[in-house]
Amino acid sequence: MSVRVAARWVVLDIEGTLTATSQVHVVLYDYARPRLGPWIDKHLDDPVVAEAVAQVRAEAGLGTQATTGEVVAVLHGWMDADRKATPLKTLQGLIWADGYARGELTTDYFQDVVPALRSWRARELGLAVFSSGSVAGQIASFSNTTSGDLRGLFAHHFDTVNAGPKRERGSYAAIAQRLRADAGQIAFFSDVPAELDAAAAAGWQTVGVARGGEPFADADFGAHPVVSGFDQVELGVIE
Ligand SMILES: CSCCC(=O)C(=O)COP(=O)(O)O
Ligand SMILES: [Mg+2]
Repeated sequence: MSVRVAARWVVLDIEGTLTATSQVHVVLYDYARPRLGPWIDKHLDDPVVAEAVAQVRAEAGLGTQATTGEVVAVLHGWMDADRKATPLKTLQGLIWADGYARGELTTDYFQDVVPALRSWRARELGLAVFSSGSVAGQIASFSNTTSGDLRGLFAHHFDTVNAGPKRERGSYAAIAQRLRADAGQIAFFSDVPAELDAAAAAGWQTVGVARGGEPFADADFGAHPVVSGFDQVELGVIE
């Protein structure tokens, strides 16, 4: 069964919606894990890294003099618990951007994703991403994919820094403002019902993505229309 949506903007979650959760939790997390400590030690004079480390120390209740080893132990614990804390996402994003630039990382999408994104874009729909992954990490992840460099498909990238937490209504209101769009002209696709609830509370259209084998495949999506792939979406364009 297909779901019909008419929109000007399509905003997309990444993990569980565009890529398998394992692409993030296994491929990307495993890449970041052993590199966090060396990256922090090498880039402590980078204000972005220094600020992220300070945030980890503060959020974890470590003293201001906590060692890199203590900071990394917290970061590993957050990854194991899949806690999408902003300083973790900042540091991961820098490491992943380096990995993609070196050609050591390649993103693989669900098979229905790239054809749908290309056809929506060809019909002048605006595409944007809203992910817990940092903007730097997002852009890098689209640069080297099994379908080539897809960065040109997306007009905007949003994360927990420039928009806010994904389960809060205000983040979606902020994104709508940045897109200069009426809330009702934006369609959000995500595998996480709580994210869809927040988007709907901001007046957005929502589509749940329940893909077989993914963590939220059997979740209760309430009143949100649900698809198991983008080939079930009939997207009309609001001029
Ligand atoms: C290269 S972006 C990695 C995505 C990521 O780190 C993540 O936590 C995904 O979260 P999402 O909000 O897209 O489900
Ligand atoms: Mg997701």
